[in-house]
Amino acid sequence: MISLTARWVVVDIEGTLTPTSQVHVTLYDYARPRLGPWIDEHGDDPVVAGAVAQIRSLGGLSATATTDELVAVLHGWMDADQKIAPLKTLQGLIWQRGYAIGELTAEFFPDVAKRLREWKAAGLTLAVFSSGSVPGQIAFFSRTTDGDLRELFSAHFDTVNAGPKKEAPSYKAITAALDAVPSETVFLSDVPAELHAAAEAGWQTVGLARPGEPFADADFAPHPALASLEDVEIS
Ligand SMILES: CSCCC(=O)C(=O)COP(=O)(O)O
Ligand SMILES: [Mg+2]
Repeated sequence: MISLTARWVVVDIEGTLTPTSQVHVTLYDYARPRLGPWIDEHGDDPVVAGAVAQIRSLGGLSATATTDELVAVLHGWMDADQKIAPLKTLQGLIWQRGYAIGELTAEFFPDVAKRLREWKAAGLTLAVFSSGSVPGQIAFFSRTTDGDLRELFSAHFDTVNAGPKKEAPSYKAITAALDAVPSETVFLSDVPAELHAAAEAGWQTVGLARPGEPFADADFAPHPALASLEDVEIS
């Protein structure tokens, strides 16, 4: 058990709130066959057109690259779990639709919804910082096995509006956006390198070393590491 004093709580999603399999199996498998059709059907959407331009550039493709070639690059990034912005943008749009039409429902670790509700009720300001795109995050919290959790969060951050999760300036950007005090802000994540970056920005940090998750046996030092949000008291 750890007891902290803070006013702002920023949470990671994968491995912290939800099992990694929820993202890497459920959500990635949902997105995989829909990427090509989405690019073909929404090519006029400026967000999709921008993502396609970025995929061409980052994937070393020509301006005449086919949808199949674009999809092959996207699948390669997913197979390597490379959380690259245009991939996360397209995934987010596909997931947004999946939650809206009831084909997807987010599932959390059993301790999560109760703890987040308690922190919100205690007057803490909650925000999310995840590699998942902001629209994807909001859709994710809209339809969960614990109900619609969107009202819990005052702000959402991703690698586009904040920056890379393993770099301190991203946490400084979030501090500014929240009008927060670094020493009164806590970041909870399952990835030690993300906690190092948050600490470098002056934040308090808590590692989630959940049994069976990829980083369960990682070296979290100097950050405290716990197996459940039940073990984290914030007032
Ligand atoms: C609908 S949110 C999906 C989360 C996601 O796509 C992702 O990559 C999660 O990464 P995180 O930074 O939360 O570990
Ligand atoms: Mg994570």
